[in-house]
Amino acid sequence: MLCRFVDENLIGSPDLHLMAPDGLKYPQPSIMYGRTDIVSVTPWLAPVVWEGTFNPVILDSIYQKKNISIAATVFAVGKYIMFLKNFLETAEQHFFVGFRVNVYVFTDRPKEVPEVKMAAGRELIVRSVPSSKRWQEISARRMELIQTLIEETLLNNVDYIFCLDVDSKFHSRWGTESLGGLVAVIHPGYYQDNRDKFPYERRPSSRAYLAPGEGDFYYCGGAFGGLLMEVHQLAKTCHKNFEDDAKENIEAAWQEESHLNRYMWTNKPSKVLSPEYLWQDFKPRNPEIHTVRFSGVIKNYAEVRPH
Ligand SMILES: CC(=O)N[C@H]1[C@@H](OP(=O)(O)OP(=O)(O)OC[C@H]2O[C@@H](n3ccc(=O)[nH]c3=O)[C@H](O)[C@@H]2O)O[C@H](CO)[C@H](O)[C@@H]1O
Ligand SMILES: [Mn+2]
Repeated sequence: MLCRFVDENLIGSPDLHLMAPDGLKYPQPSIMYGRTDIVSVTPWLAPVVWEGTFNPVILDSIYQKKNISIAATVFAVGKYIMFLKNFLETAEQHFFVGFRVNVYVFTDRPKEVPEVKMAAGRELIVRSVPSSKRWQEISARRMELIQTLIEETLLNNVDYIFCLDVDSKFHSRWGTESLGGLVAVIHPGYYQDNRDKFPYERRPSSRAYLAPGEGDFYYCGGAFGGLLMEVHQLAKTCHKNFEDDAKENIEAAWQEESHLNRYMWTNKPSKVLSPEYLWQDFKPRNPEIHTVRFSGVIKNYAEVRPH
């Protein structure tokens, strides 16, 4: 048995030493043939995950052996509670099925959290947060709450975390192929555009500032994740920069999404998820999108956001 020679610490570490079980059979991989309509690696050699670039059977068997556990955070403040049922029900069908998952719901309406039947090893945890008058504030406060959740609750309990928008639902698999150190999702609205069209924060006085000629991709604020300590670093930095900006009366163009994009410019994601991982229901599906895994539902902003 080869495994006798592998250090236990190596196997125990979620992102190191990918060990497949004996006897697994699957189609032969190729470095010659594959998808040619998309790019599946960044210039710093991080994979870009698209349908057809990975084998879920291999990946699941590797991570099953490691017995990983995953936390997901979702905020449902004010009327956004209406999106929660659909989000949770579809997560049960598609999000890390067969793995240990804890979903943390942050809401000001804990009594309205729907009853959703969760599979064994999966749990729903509700956290109360105050309501807010400005939607910008709700969206921006997420980084702070994620930071504290990691520090106070998740440390030593969880391997990976994903932070997701609630006004969305799963349509097909989102699983172990998405795991990595720091994981960013390409925003569906800008991936065909020149970087000068990206809605980065353009005022040098903001800590989210990106200059012309800077920025790799436009990543979305509605989904990101990775290893616990990587996401902690991200959340802590974005929260601090947001607060320091606020003291100087500046709010970045797209709040924490702008700070996240600034962070990812310096701290390159080790895995990038294609727009399959956050599409938008109002957008017709482009030909390179073979499967929509998670997408934002159509909503009437005037109806759901506080004014
Ligand atoms: C696809 C994507 O990346 N969307 C981003 C985008 O548009 P969105 O238009 O998708 O933002 P949004 O209205 O969904 O707000 C972001 C999230 O904040 C929470 N929320 C918001 C308002 C509210 O009253 N109650 C509540 O709970 C909820 O979890 C929601 O999903 O711009 C926002 C601006 O900051 C965030 O960066 C979003 O992540
Ligand atoms: Mn959203």
